[in-house]
Amino acid sequence: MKTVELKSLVFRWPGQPDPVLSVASFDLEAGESVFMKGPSGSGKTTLLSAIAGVIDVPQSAVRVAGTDVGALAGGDRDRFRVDHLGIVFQVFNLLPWLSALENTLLPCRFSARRRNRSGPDPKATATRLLSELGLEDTELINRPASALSVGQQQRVAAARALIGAPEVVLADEPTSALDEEAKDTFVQLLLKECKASGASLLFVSHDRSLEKHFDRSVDLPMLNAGKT
Ligand SMILES: Nc1ncnc2c1ncn2[C@@H]1O[C@H](COP(=O)(O)OP(=O)(O)OP(=O)(O)O)[C@@H](O)[C@H]1O
Repeated sequence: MKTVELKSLVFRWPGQPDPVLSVASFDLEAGESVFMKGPSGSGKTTLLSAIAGVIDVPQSAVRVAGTDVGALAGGDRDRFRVDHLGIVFQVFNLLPWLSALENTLLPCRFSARRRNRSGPDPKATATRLLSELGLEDTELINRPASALSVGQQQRVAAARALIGAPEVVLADEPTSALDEEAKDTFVQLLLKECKASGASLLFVSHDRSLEKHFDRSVDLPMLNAGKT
């Protein structure tokens, strides 16, 4: 089953002469993990934003979990995003005054679907996810996010993306603040959790050493040129 389907997706930022995205066709299967690469400025973050419905895309160009993202109105798009997508972006967007545990539970607060898919006790699920990502200390997970290291915040952002089994997880340079060993562990945990829940993972990174962990890799400039 396809979780993401892109067809004739052309996107141009206002004021730019050329489209940054020109993708004839690209799909993600349920449970598949894809490493996306390309030089700085090639449009990787823009592509994730298109899939997440953060930017306006034409109708019929982007389908996620069977829904035409470009056909959704603003508010519906926000609801759709929290129901079906887990997002770990460069800026983690944790709420600094909430604890690591409360931040992880945010999707369950905003989405009944995510709450229902978090098991009988979402708090226990959040605690398990944090623990599997290496944050098992009770004091630490009850601390405000602002009092965590950047690497710890990255792991909270991953737990928040995974809770409630969204169909698609989008990750944009999520390992940039981690050392070599922590990077590999983080990626393997993210992959394991996505496989366990059947989520597709689209992972953007400049770090080619991580590529080997993924089912497939895609070079965005090649995809834009119609060469994959
Ligand atoms: N909000 C915006 N308004 C106008 N242009 C933008 C905007 N965001 C990105 N761009 C432009 O779109 C192009 C692609 O940017 P994008 O951030 O998607 O690239 P990237 O491949 O993710 O880069 P990096 O690897 O440096 O994060 C760049 O030329 C950038 O300047």
